[in-house]
Amino acid sequence: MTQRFDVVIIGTGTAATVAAGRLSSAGRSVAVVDWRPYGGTCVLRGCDPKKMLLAGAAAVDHVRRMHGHGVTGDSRLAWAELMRFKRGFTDPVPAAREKRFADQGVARFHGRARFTGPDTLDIAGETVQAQHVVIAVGAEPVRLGLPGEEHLVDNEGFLGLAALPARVVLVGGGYVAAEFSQVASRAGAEVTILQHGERMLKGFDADLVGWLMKSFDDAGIDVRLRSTVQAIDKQGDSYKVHATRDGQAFAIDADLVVHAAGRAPALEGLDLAAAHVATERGRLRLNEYLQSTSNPAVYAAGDAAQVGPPLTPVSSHDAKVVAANLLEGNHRKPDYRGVPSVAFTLPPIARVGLGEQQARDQGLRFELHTQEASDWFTARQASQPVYGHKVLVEHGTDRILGAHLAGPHADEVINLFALAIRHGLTAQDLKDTMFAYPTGASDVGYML
Ligand SMILES: Cc1cc2nc3c(=O)[nH]c(=O)nc-3n(C[C@H](O)[C@H](O)[C@H](O)COP(=O)(O)OP(=O)(O)OC[C@H]3O[C@@H](n4cnc5c(N)ncnc54)[C@H](O)[C@@H]3O)c2cc1C
Ligand SMILES: NC(=O)c1ccc[n+]([C@@H]2O[C@H](COP(=O)([O-])OP(=O)(O)OC[C@H]3O[C@@H](n4cnc5c(N)ncnc54)[C@H](O)[C@@H]3O)[C@@H](O)[C@H]2O)c1
Repeated sequence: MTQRFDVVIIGTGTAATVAAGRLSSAGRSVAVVDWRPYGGTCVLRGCDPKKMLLAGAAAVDHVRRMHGHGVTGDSRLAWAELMRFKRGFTDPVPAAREKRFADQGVARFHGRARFTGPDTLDIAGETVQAQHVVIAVGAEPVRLGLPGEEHLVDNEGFLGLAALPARVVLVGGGYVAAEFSQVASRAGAEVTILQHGERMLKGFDADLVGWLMKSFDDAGIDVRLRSTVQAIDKQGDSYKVHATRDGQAFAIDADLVVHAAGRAPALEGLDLAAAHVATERGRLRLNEYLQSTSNPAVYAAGDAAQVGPPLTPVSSHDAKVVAANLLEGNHRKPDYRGVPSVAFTLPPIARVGLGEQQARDQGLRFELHTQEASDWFTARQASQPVYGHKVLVEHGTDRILGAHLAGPHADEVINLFALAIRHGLTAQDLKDTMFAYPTGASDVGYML
């Protein structure tokens, strides 16, 4: 028997949850479906569990930095206990999420959703039909096409490790490699990053990344740039990772090899062709209202849409846009001005708005306020050798075009610049604001 709804949402992550809440409270009949435990990437396999592990790593890091400044004694991570700490947060999520949907009157399906027609889906043998379908399936690690790729452990595997092996290799040099390497090294593993680009964290300011690399050195993380992984061989209980650098082959022995080489929309298996949902190079073709250009019954949000950067606040924003368009007809477009992004390294690095080169490419005229500021009080008080910023302020308008921070509190202070960019506050507005002292924010005036 076919079950019918106003809207079926594929996924139960951030995008799906926000959309389901808005649509059900407006009186629409809504169903959600997931083949994994309910909750999605951020809460179960991404942002939050990673931050739980980083809490331990940051504590160890801080104690070590304070050696010789009044703090003595060794500190180390007890991996199994840290994992229990993490699970204390993540384990209850699926049931709580399911209850939240139930309380909202949202129907729940478990299984892989697959289109069988423009507005129909098969879910584990059941047929579900809807006026509209929202694709909120998130992203999955990209296939690398390497021999031995099956030996790679993904973010879910790393964040669920019962024990941390002695030698860890991360393939890739973006967010995942930067963050996981910080955790693994503070937990005592020998860590190597194989990054095929010229530098780590290519989405962040190059000068600030340069300053940040000192913290990788200090943590003993072996960062190999311009290094492309070619194959992974299993040898008993361990692995040999074969790579090339500038045409030269080399190999590294590892007990764990982690996929940190990027993620792409999880569209495989949806049978989009059956619903006439067009794609282009692995991405959905969407109009400015996040609606499929080829099937008006279908919308998408979050990492599955990847119109904005694949980050949790963007998934939530997209979901609000899609819900508004479903409820009142197409009228709302996503607005990605001032989306901040943080890589939670130790210390963190953050960005919002335009990069220096982007601003130059757009022909904008701006004043560049930049300083390596490891001698400032904020850095010295935390015994943190990495601290610096780059802020772009437009000539004439005094608008903040972009802000780039590395060091203590960068993950929080970036939000003040996000607020300024999104709401058109000027550099003078920020300077005129009294921030509590001494906090990370109290440096903002000196960054302008
Ligand atoms: C390790 C890691 C750390 C991260 N840290 C941060 C961070 O600190 N800050 C930040 O902003 N972002 C972070 N991100 C990114 C963030 O997690 C994502 O942008 C966000 O979770 C995407 O939410 P979503 O709702 O679009 O998709 P998801 O949360 O991925 O939800 C998609 C859901 O759809 C389900 N699904 C997929 N296909 C099907 C199908 N065919 N049928 C049924 N169900 C299906 C999946 O099982 C999944 O539960 C991180 C990502 C990773 C991997
Ligand atoms: N703090 C956060 O907000 C956060 C944290 C983790 C993940 N995320 C999200 O998840 C997404 C995926 O993160 P990610 O770190 O996997 O991807 P990424 O896109 O940030 O970085 C992937 C890196 O891997 C490199 N690479 C690709 N193939 C390679 C190969 N064969 N050998 C060596 N290097 C290779 C690329 O040059 C790139 O620098 C991000 O785009 C981000 O949106 C966000």
